Amino acid sequence: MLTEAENNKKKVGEAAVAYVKDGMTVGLGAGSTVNMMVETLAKHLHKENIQIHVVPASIHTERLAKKFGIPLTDFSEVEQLDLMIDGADEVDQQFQLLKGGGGSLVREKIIASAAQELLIMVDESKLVATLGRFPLPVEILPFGWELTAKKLAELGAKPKIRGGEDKPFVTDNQHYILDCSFGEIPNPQSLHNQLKGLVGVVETGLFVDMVSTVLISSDGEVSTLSKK
Ligand SMILES: O=C[C@H](O)[C@H](O)[C@H](O)COP(=O)(O)O
Repeated sequence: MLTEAENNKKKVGEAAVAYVKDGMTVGLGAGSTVNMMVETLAKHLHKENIQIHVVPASIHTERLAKKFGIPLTDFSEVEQLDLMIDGADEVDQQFQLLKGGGGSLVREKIIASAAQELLIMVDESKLVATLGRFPLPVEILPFGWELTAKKLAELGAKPKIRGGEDKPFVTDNQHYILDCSFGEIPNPQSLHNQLKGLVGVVETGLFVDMVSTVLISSDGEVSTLSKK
């Protein structure tokens, strides 16, 4: 028996796989919504007799795709993707995203930047007027992380090392993540630019002007918001 949250993830995943067509190269993000969607995608491919190739954004997503027999590819073979399907931690009214709660923001952003369309799956609770309720994940180099955290604090954040100082969480890229509460982020592009200007910052979880379509689940029903 699925919980309400799981059912919402299942339904939005079912809606997302309908965007996958024969011959596509598809990026798959990371996180619990994507995890649930991978099996649905495998069933969709089988049922519709569709052949695709997938670029996964995390080692975990890669393992899941392999488990369900979904063919993989990478940037040694493709330059452009038709579609990227991913989750998000927050979506604002301008379709700007805050991502990285699952720790895969760098690879997700690389894949999304190579995709013609980024399709985001969320439940209603992730829609916000302004980004920033969820602490912003910032991927950083482990070397000198304490100094990078101080620089982020000088920019107004309250940075916390993910996993704790004794055993920091390590990303698939062998980096650390600072979860940074900035309060409201009215101008995501400007904050992103400031953070990227700091030595030691690899990437931020702000995905600005990348999304065209957001699928939103609520009470098991899915609605679609598309950017004009
Ligand atoms: O790094 C992880 C990703 O950005 C996820 O897409 C995001 O955290 C949403 O994850 P979930 O589907 O588990 O809420």
